[in-house]
Amino acid sequence: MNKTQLRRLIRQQRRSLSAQHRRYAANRFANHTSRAPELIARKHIAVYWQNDGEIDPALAIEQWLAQKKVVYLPVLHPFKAGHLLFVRYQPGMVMRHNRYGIAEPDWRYAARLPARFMSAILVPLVAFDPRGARLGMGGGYYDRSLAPCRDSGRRPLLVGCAYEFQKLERLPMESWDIPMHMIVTEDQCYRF
Ligand SMILES: Nc1nc2c(c(=O)[nH]1)N(C=O)[C@@H](CNc1ccc(C(=O)N[C@@H](CCC(=O)O)C(=O)O)cc1)CN2
Ligand SMILES: Nc1ncnc2c1ncn2[C@@H]1O[C@H](COP(=O)(O)OP(=O)(O)OP(=O)(O)O)[C@@H](O)[C@H]1O
Repeated sequence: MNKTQLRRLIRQQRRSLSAQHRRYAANRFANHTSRAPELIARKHIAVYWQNDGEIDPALAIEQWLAQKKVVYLPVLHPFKAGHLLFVRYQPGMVMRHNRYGIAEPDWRYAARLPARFMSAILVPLVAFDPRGARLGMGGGYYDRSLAPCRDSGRRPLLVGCAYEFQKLERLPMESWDIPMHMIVTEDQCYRF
């Protein structure tokens, strides 16, 4: 199966999970992220707004806000095609839908920072493998935006987020893929 076919299959399976399993998984996911020692001292956390059946980090976001962490969401870069900016999220703020229909904060009205200024980035993914390889939606947005973090000394902690069923035996690794430090699912935290 090629990457396109693999994406289609997993995305379809992800959208068809039951509401009950989604709730269960979102709860467990929030427990893992709030307990992971690697995340406790990190203040500036980029995460994502659930889309296309992804594991929902909304509960985790609530917990971080209650702990006075600063939460950011990805926004398609207004000038640099194919790149992301991270914009500060606060509950109740006006959100807009980007060209893929994903809600994002309006970058004109909130603090915005490139990836390297985050202390941790929770990265959505379509599939992962036990080596920490990640397959995304195929736009290359995260690969491009995280590339400057790869060799920098103060790189943010990169945490992939997925349902357990998204773990595959082995994914092809491309030269531009940025390996994750951790992957969190409803079942466990994988560390690489
Ligand atoms: N929740 C969430 N937000 C995110 C991402 C993500 O994976 N999840 N992204 C991670 O990169 C960025 C958006 N990247 C995306 C890349 C492709 C498609 C997509 O649905 N492509 C369609 C066809 C493309 C089109 O309509 O032009 C498809 O594959 O069917 C969606 C988002 C930024 N925000
Ligand atoms: N650092 C980079 N600079 C320029 N192009 C890149 C970079 N990283 C990835 N790309 C391009 O992005 C495209 C998508 O890559 P790939 O199929 O690996 O996506 P993906 O892992 O699903 O991405 P993502 O989740 O980041 O959207 C590829 O065509 C690749 O050439």
